[in-house]
Amino acid sequence: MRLIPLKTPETTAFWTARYIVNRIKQFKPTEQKPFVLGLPTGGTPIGTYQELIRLYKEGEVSFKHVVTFNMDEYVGLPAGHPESYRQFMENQLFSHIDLPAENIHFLNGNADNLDQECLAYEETISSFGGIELFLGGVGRDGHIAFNEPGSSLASRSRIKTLTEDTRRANARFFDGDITQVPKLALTIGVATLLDAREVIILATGADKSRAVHAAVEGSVNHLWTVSAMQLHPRSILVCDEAATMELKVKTLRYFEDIEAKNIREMSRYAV
Ligand SMILES: O=P(O)(O)OC[C@H]1O[C@](O)(CO)[C@@H](O)[C@@H]1O
Repeated sequence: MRLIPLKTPETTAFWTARYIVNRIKQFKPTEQKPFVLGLPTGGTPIGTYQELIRLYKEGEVSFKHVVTFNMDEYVGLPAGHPESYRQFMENQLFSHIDLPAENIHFLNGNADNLDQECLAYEETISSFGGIELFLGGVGRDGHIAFNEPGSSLASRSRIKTLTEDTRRANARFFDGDITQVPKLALTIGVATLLDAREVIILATGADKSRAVHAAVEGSVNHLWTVSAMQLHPRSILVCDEAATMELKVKTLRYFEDIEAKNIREMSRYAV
């Protein structure tokens, strides 16, 4: 696993957006061979999405031949609800770039048969030859997508009950009212994420520091599903300074040393 320890949330966004754009450009996607990108919601990736929009507007990248799969979706929020993840993506990214509507994929939290919906999602991912790059965030309890503590590391897309902690954290998007936060969600599984050819997880802020410690210094275990990154041959954890607070000095120094070039380049953009 690579750990990119940067200074601020802004520099993590800057680095990650450029990394994604470079990957898309190197891939040279076409209609027949699109670049398949997995995407998260939450507060953390918003800065990255703003940078991607900026790079698109500057003509650096096109999303015409990109296909997206989002990680998760609440169960039961009406279509178009401002806090549905689909609407979130529309507002934060999709409506600002040239990604064709038919290339966007979501788990439908209002499907009649939710189990069938999850099976079909996995099949659709496979039909595109799998995901090239999956971007994710991490919950403060270490969940990736909605794979809450105790989720099987072999899990696939399915319905999950959200923990009280996650619902409390997400209440900030629902006028601070936890009773409005759905109790269930559809999510890709840990194994779905590990199947991607590359995984990038973003962690910013001190309340993610225990999750970062579990991911980097902990053992692989189902209580901190982010630790499954250790099983992936190409995974990158991008952190700001606050998120690395629980790491040992020795661990942090090691990654600062091997990522010195990236850190130096990004320090120009630190605010
Ligand atoms: O970026 P945030 O808002 O802290 O959310 C972190 C994580 O929580 C989720 O939104 C689900 O609670 C994940 O999809 C996300 O990665």
